[in-house]
Amino acid sequence: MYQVERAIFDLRRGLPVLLTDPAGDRLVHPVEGLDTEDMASLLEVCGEAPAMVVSVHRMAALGTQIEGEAACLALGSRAPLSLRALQTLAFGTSSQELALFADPKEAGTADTAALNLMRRALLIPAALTVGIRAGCREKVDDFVAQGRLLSVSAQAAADCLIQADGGLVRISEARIPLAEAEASRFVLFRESDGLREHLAILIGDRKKWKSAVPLRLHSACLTGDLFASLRCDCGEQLRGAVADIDAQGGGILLYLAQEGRGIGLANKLRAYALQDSGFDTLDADQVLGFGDDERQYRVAVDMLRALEVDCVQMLTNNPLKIEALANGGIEVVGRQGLFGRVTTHNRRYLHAKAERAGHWLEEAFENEQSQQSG
Ligand SMILES: Nc1nc2c(ncn2[C@@H]2O[C@H](COP(=O)(O)OP(=O)(O)OP(=O)(O)O)[C@@H](O)[C@H]2O)c(=O)[nH]1
Ligand SMILES: [Zn+2]
Repeated sequence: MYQVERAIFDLRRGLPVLLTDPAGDRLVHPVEGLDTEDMASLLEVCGEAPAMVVSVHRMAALGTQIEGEAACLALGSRAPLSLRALQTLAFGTSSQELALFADPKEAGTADTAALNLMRRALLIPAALTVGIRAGCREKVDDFVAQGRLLSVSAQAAADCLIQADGGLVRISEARIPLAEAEASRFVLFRESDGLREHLAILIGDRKKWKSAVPLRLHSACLTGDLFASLRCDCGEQLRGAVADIDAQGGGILLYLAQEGRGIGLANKLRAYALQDSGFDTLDADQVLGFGDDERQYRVAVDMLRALEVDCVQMLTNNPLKIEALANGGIEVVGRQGLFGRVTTHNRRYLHAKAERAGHWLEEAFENEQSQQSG
């Protein structure tokens, strides 16, 4: 996986990567950060029609349902390409470009690889990809030999999401007294590829924990957790969970590096901007090419195993979290809801979670009504 990790860094820096594949090597560049110069150099080596890889979610936002995870769009067959057209196709809110510029075809291994690399790199999941013209092969190989271009096996890159959260390493720990739970200990875990770190906050005296350990899985939300953003309920849930766990005699809060339901902070801010123009929280993510919820909870299961916990009582309103732990072999014996305040800024977000993602939030809205009438 070493080359894959390096590829992720190159892509995040706005550099292209060569994906090697028996079906034909492809040069790949994220659409995010692409400029006219990058585009011209890629098209110069291009042997056949260039293509763009987008996700099934982006295709749905463009009004086309497809099977599988990725779609390969053959570009430029009907009209000349422009950077603006590529960007509109990748993350714009008008779907006209699809009809103008692109013919969808089935995605191959290199296409899936390109898409998975973008997602793991927390970039918008859309990439410009080109096959290499015979006359340019030598130049591309020279670039690889000189270390100016990174070459990665498409198969290894395609697998980067599956392997991403295996092999957690317990790195360091310390006692951190918290305002809501003085006897707290932070344990930091790092994913084996070094890209993400997650925290387990152990609250209270472990010897006194109930046999079904009170557990909160909390996905990072910088805006809510740290700055008390009113757009969501995360900050209040976080502090409320620490206090609740402490009041129940102790337990665990796993603070997971899954900002923005797994799409990353940069994309969450983009999604917020889209919400301000009328999209709800799920549709905004779809415009950017993401699914309703991109989080994977294997990392949480691995942390619980490392902490020797296999039976829990969860603090959550999210049915997916319970399902994911149960599928990972953790016994979930009960659930307790956890609510922040409903505000004018977060009401629409909470409604979308309840109505479209099946979160149990009735009590939050009951509290809102009683506060209003009281
Ligand atoms: N993409 C996106 N992410 C958001 C938005 N608002 C909040 N988030 C993220 O959603 C996640 C919320 O995580 P959690 O607090 O674990 O909440 P949850 O999935 O609602 O589940 P419970 O709180 O356990 O009921 C965090 O990663 C936030 O950064 C939004 O509008 N768009
Ligand atoms: Zn939040």
